[in-house]
Amino acid sequence: MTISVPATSANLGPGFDTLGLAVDLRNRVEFHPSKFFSVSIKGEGENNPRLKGNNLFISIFNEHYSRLTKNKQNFKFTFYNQIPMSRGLGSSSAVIVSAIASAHEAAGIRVSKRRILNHALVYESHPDNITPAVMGGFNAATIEKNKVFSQKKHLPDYLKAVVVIPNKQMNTSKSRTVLPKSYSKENAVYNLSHTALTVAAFFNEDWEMLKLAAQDRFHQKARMKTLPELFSVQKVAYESGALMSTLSGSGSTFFSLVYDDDSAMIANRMKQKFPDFGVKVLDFDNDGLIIER
Ligand SMILES: Nc1ncnc2c1ncn2[C@@H]1O[C@H](COP(=O)(O)OP(=O)(O)OP(=O)(O)O)[C@@H](O)[C@H]1O
Ligand SMILES: N[C@@H](CCO)C(=O)O
Repeated sequence: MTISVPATSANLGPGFDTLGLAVDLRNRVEFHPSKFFSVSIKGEGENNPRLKGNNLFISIFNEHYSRLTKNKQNFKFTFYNQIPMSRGLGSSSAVIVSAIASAHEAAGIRVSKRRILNHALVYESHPDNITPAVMGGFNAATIEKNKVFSQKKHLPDYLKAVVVIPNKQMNTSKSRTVLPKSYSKENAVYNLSHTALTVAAFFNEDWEMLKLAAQDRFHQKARMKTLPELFSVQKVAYESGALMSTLSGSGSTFFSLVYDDDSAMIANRMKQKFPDFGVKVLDFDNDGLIIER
């Protein structure tokens, strides 16, 4: 069995803990029952000995597998990881979603994507990464009574993501500690109105509106100050024609949405200006979680 889940870019400027979209960079896991437990990792994390044992995937998988089957069974897992860890591209969401989906598949139980999403909320309390990880596309999401309610918009092929990935990791829980404890009414209204406009622009495909709409007063500045080159990344992105350019999740990656025709030029400019950072041009992903039986 093979399960794969895409990387995600959350917040998208003002939509803190609310908006996110999926990009075509996937973590894939293959597994089958085995006499002995084993983990093999290829790609991101392959040199990290901590991931060879009871990592986040394994603990969530075991929790769900034993809840569903009441059995103890060893599995051989092979992970093919493309999503860099703690860089704001939803690596934890991908792991959480794939572990829950894998446990259900291993137990022979078919569940809806919505059910998997609601289980994922137990491990990540904000829905902005887990929703596009499961559903694909652009999503606005909220939580009511421990359930995720969301709306999805397919993203067209003529748009691409240019992601600039610094070497520096930014752990999400640590990165949340630098945020203000409260916001003024003025700033709350600012983010509310800009989030509403961002959502409307995505659904109406008014891409030229995004630069204005995707401005934020809640989290980006405080986080970007911990890696000030990110201010220059955003400036170069906009000077080069990006339609929107925002801190991806809690950072450190910077996400730009661009027209396909501009993507190579913008990526090359980023590579020239920021030679120490990784730069990728990615398609958007409209599939989310994929289960291959
Ligand atoms: N491939 C993986 N295998 C096992 N655990 C992983 C893997 N990828 C990420 N994790 C776990 O998720 C943690 C990273 O989560 P964190 O929320 O800090 O980053 P992120 O999800 O990449 O960023 P963001 O939520 O801002 O998009 C890692 O420390 C590790 O515990
Ligand atoms: N909304 C989350 C995304 C990162 O997981 C945050 O900004 O902390």
